Amino acid sequence: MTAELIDGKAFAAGLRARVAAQVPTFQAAASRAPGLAVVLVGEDPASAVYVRSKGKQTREAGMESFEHRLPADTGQDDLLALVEQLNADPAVDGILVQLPLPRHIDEQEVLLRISPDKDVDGFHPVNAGRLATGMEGFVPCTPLGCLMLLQDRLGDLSGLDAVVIGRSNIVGKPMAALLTQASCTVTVAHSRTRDLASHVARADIVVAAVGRANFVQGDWIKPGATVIDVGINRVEGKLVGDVDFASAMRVAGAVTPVPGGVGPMTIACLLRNTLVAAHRNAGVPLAGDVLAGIDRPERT
Ligand SMILES: Nc1nc2c(c(=O)[nH]1)N[C@@H](CN(C=O)c1ccc(C(=O)N[C@@H](CCC(=O)O)C(=O)O)cc1)CN2
Ligand SMILES: [Mg+2]
Repeated sequence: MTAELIDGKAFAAGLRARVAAQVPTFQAAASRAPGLAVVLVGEDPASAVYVRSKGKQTREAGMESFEHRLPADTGQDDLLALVEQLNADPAVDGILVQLPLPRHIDEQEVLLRISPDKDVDGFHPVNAGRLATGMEGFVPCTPLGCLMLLQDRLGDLSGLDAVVIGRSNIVGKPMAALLTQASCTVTVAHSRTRDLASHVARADIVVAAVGRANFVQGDWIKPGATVIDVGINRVEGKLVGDVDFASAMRVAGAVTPVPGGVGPMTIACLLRNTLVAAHRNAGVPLAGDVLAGIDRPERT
């Protein structure tokens, strides 16, 4: 058996096109374009690439991109002052501080300072709480992208067994919340989980977000399962995921490749969240299917 490849790159391109198609309607109603501010502190090469892509894709969608590149030795107070300035700027609908931040910066204090209504990354505890309680908010981009790929492939997820491997605030925890709201039976596994293979073996959906190259083995996977690989690991100059791709492809029903799977969905969902933020901040109702009910999940 050979699994299907889930083409996240193509899905992300389609989502970006749907977002871009809504921008002129917003612009006509609000007399301005949606605006996204991205803040990069320091020179981490991977972060610089992601921030460049965010700016480019924001502009290609017809939105305004405000890019702030600060030196690596920027002080906590200067960064907080910039966040406050962006919170107050009516042209800015979404604010994103690229992670990781340099070690001398208190990341939590910075994320707490972003207005929850402009928090298009969905990292503010207010948005985490909104997601956990089924209230309208912002959902972190990577798990949101994973959910979209899963719903596109499987349709209704209700009743399916899902295992999320990893419990980070950015991926694992929000992913588990989204799958719970989609009525999956969710197991959150992590570094202390005993007999991980037995949990994976029961799962119809496997989301791997552990940050360990080629960690999840094909012979753990239930035949036909859908495998979402969030990992981006550099091994000998090559990008590999958290799933051992070759062995997973022999057992699973579908697998996201690395690169070209989940990664491109992150920025596409960021543009989607920015469009949603713009409509909410300007009080303009959003038509069309970009919302897809994800920010207003059913409470059961
Ligand atoms: N403030 C944030 N910081 C970080 C986030 C985030 O969502 N918000 N996520 C990651 C980095 N990231 C976006 O910021 C990101 C990661 C990967 C990709 C992507 O398209 N990956 C490609 C491969 C790219 C490559 O060659 O390196 C793929 O998987 O196909 C986009 C965005 C951490 N920080
Ligand atoms: Mg972990």
